[in-house]
Amino acid sequence: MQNDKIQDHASFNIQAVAQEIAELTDILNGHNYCYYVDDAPSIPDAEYDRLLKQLKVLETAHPEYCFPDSPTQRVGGVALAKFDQVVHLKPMLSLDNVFSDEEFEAFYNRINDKTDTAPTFCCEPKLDGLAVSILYRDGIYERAGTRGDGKTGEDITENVRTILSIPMKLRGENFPPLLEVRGEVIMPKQAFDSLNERARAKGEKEFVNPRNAAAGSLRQLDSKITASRALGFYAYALGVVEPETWELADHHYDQLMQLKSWGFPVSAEVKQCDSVKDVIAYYTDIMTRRSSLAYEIDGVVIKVDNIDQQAMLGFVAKAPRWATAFKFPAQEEMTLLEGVDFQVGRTGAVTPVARLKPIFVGGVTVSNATLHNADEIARLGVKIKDTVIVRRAGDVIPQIVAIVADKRPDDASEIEFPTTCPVCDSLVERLEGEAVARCTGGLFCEAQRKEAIKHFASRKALDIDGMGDKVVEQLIDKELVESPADLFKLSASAMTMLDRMGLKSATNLVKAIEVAKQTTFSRFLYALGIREVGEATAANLASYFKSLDKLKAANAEEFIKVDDVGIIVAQHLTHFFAQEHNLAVVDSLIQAGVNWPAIEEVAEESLSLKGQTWVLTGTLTQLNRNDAKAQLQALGAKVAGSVSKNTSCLVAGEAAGSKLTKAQDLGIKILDEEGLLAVLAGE
Ligand SMILES: NC(=O)c1ccc[n+]([C@@H]2O[C@H](COP(=O)([O-])OP(=O)(O)OC[C@H]3O[C@@H](n4cnc5c(N)ncnc54)[C@H](O)[C@@H]3O)[C@@H](O)[C@H]2O)c1
Ligand SMILES: [Zn+2]
Repeated sequence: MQNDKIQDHASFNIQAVAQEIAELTDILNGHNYCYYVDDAPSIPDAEYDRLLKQLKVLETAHPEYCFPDSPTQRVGGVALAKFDQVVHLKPMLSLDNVFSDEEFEAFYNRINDKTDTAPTFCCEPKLDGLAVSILYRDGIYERAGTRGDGKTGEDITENVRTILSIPMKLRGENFPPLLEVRGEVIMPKQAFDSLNERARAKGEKEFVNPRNAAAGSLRQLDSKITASRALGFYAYALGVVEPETWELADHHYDQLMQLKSWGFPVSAEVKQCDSVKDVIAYYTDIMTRRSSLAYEIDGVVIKVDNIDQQAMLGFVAKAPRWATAFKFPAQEEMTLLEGVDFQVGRTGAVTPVARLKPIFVGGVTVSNATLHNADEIARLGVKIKDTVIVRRAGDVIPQIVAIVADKRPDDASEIEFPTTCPVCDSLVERLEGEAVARCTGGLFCEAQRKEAIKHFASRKALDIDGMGDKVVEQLIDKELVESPADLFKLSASAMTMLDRMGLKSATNLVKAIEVAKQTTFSRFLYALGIREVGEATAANLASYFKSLDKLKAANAEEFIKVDDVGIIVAQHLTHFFAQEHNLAVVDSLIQAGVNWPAIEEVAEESLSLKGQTWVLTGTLTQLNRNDAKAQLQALGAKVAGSVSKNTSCLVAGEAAGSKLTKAQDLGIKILDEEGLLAVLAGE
């Protein structure tokens, strides 16, 4: 009875194992299809590798349940029927993997046990592209094929012809009458980025990574498409050579150098290493330089250098015994998106940030990743509770690169953008044609406070002497200032609380603040930090409206009448003045004593420089450039940035350069600073 039970239990277990093997085989073959046929992986490689390892372990314990179509037994990939087929003269295999120093040492020991003399190695970057076989007869390019299932690949002769670094005719001497070269077709990172940029602009599907982009570009029926894709190639092995007696170098490294002499690109990172220690140093060195390489690599390949030893070691199911891929830690992993938080940046940009189930990727634990903006969310098609692929490469901040579509639960929910600022509750607006949503709180929004006050005090705004970024940051951190009006209430003794601020400098700063109260209307408008209202627009607004009350009462229609103000800026202005709390900030500034000389109502016609275009160049010593500009504008002139035949007058300060020469060439009137001062004084 007791025995029966154990028997039952055991057979139940065996059944469960058989079923698990069947399931894993199915799942992995499904992923293989997406990866090798569609060039669009459905899960990160790390996840694929884990599932494959799981299957290997089960198959090793129960070889009787291993399916003939198991991904452990076959080289991944198939040759698509839409291409002509090439039958490889010698199978194209895969590589076994190691993931740690210990695993590499185990690989070394396995080999060392079998060889008479200690093996030495040829180490190469593991290029992340796709393998191709290229045939040359009498030194002339004849045919190229993909790896396919290892035995049969796709005929991509015409496509490979478009890759400029692949020779159509061999150089040098001593190449065999029949030569098969094997290597990797890759897409350099830069080409990949611009390809995806173009795809994004056209609303087309982007490639997930350079490997898939290279594969997708090469496996095209129309070779013109391939030609447009900037692919690269590196040779990494000899294939078939005929006659077989042809004399070749007896070490793999030297064979690579032979390939190089015949005109093939060979990676400059290829290196011979004699010991485990050297190999590990090579691996570590390349890993630290990984992000600065022009192409993507996912590890290094370590090959026994001596060709005789290679032959003696031979092959296992689908890979040579004499080589292994020493892989880098994964840069892509998958995890759950648990929620989305919205952060308000210093310029009011509202950024969605994904809250992730913590995941170890690219050497760190990642628990959130930016989703950038609504467009990015739409592009990814991501929802809350989706399983997402997170990528962290080098020092680059973690990114969500894709979702795993078939892992979406029924209760996944849309990501909703907030309509009001999570920090200050002001309206969030997203203007048409803009990707970014922004808090309209401006001066009022705590998240924007430091930037807003730095801007308020800056040279072109209220120009508070001595109120640098560091001072502003401390004033806010120490809660001495909340809104710009608070600046005018600061006492010298309070300011001595700041770092490196003695009583003397504090007193000077208080004086500077007092002086800054006297400003101009246009500086005041600029200081408010209304979006896209730069100093020129502020000056135009000031001379158009002349008084704050009139400006506050204006609507978009009226704003548009002002020079340089378009629909967008008009919207920013109306939004700004529609918010009660912004009006409160403006009022409190006026109450604090900020003032400016009234702009007289001058009949437009009587402006002395009406209709003229002036250009300022060189260094002015008595006036600052912005004030000069504002004063010229107040007299009705337009102030332009470059000299043309329409320029009325050029003001050339000290060390004026090309603009001065141009004005001289065009015979345009030129004034020095004294001359300008005279004009401004009405002389
Ligand atoms: N995400 C997925 O769904 C999915 C599915 C299938 C496979 N994969 C990934 O693909 C990989 C397995 O694919 P594989 O069997 O083609 O093996 P592989 O890509 O890991 O290794 C073999 C290949 O390495 C390439 N290679 C690059 N540099 C080389 C060099 N210097 N010398 C020799 N070969 C070099 C060759 O193209 C060769 O075919 C794994 O990383 C796996 O995670 C992922
Ligand atoms: Zn806000």
